[in-house]
Amino acid sequence: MSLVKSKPFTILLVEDNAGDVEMFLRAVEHELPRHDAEQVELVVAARAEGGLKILAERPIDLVITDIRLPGMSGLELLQRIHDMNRHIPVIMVSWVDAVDTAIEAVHHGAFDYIVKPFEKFDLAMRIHRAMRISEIFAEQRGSEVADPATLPFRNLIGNGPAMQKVKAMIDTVAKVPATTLIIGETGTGKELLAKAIHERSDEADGPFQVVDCTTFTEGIAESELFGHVRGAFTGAVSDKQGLIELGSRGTVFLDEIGDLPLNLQAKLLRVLEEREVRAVGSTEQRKLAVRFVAATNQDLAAKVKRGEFRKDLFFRLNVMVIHVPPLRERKEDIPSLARHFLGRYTKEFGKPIADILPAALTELIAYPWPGNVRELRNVIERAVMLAKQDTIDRSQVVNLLHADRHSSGSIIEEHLHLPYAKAKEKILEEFNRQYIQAKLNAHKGNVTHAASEAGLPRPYFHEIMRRYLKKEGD
Ligand SMILES: Nc1ncnc2c1ncn2[C@@H]1O[C@H](COP(=O)(O)OP(=O)(O)OP(=O)(O)O)[C@@H](O)[C@H]1O
Repeated sequence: MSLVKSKPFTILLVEDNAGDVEMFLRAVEHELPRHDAEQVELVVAARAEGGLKILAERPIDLVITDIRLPGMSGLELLQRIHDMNRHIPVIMVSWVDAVDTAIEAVHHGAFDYIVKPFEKFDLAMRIHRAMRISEIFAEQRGSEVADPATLPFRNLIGNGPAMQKVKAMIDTVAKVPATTLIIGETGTGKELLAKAIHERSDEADGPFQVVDCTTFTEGIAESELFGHVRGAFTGAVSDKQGLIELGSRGTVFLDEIGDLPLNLQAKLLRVLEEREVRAVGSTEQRKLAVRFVAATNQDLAAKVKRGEFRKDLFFRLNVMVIHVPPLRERKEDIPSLARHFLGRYTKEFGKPIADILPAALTELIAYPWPGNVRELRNVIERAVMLAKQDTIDRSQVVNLLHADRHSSGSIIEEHLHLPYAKAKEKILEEFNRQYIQAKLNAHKGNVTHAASEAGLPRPYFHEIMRRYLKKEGD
């Protein structure tokens, strides 16, 4: 898909304050990344009435309007624009004291809002996202196909308002050939969401290739990602496809994109923009048909400001964004998730456990879940494993939620029936799982802080997480 347009992208700015107009001009001129041939034109009107006149006379791709204007207000203008053409994205601008009105406007169909006083980076980021999204949807409208009947979300449990929003976003992004960024704390289900996007997209019949960006150090990593040709370096005895090409005609899931080393970020950006990949040691650029979904639990904008993440890659990724709220902010999903995992583990362990008692559910709902859905899954798994009755009751749940306070004697007793080697393996596994979970809990799921307190490099900590907190077949 080429996003390069021959006609300029035209932004209508409705703003009566000359200083703010100047600020916009500077942000657009100096901060906004754009394709080589792309031109951005800014048309300014001081009043809503003037803005409407311009809209009637010429094509406008994006409107940015102050909420407070002399004469017709920004909100009325939003309404009038939507009456004319509901596809034009409108960004509302307000002072902090009017931010409620701006949020209200978003509920009524505004695309986004910006709060004064502006920060150049934030301003450019929001304008850029609106530009790219309006292009993506314009292209999609050009080749509109009948909407397929909505598939049910088989594996994605939770139907509260937050998850419904997430599911609606999944359906939106799956229909357009754009890179998606999923942002959420560890264990919120980002990989599961990425799979759901893949399954609902045109690439569903192709592979779903996971690329764990925490495992790349500079150097050899480039060939792992992009492949190499025979003789490219010592040990390259034959041509080898990279992880990205292995996702051809399917989806490449870039997990923990925030951890990708800077040199690879530059190369990945080229791949995302050119849709071509060049193997190490090769001069040939190979065309690539791949959907990219990236995920992070880090604040990428903050990383950009610290010089740890490339601004151009951030802008490129920060277009189709899905925020997955932490489990503590969608507690309404806890009962259905808990029962889902109960079903899974009773089958796996062959134990006929009928239900989780209401008092036990109350405990589960009250707990803050710093490890999110993954931690809930692990608690239910252990509850089923240890259960001696046909229901899970409150005391079992309370014990498990505070497992880190258990004496080490009990864990040994639990495994005494096993031969030495097996018992050691199981206890070590349990230690790793509890240790990592407790460290994550203590840092509200922040992997960087948890790893630092554990005295482990972040990639190594992450590797232990993958091994002991994640499971095969997830
Ligand atoms: N909504 C959900 N319904 C069912 N299972 C879920 C849901 N969300 C997460 N899970 C399960 O929780 C576990 C963790 O999910 P996943 O690995 O997708 O999280 P993540 O956000 O990618 O984590 P990390 O940031 O640590 O890589 C998996 O077992 C996944 O199947």
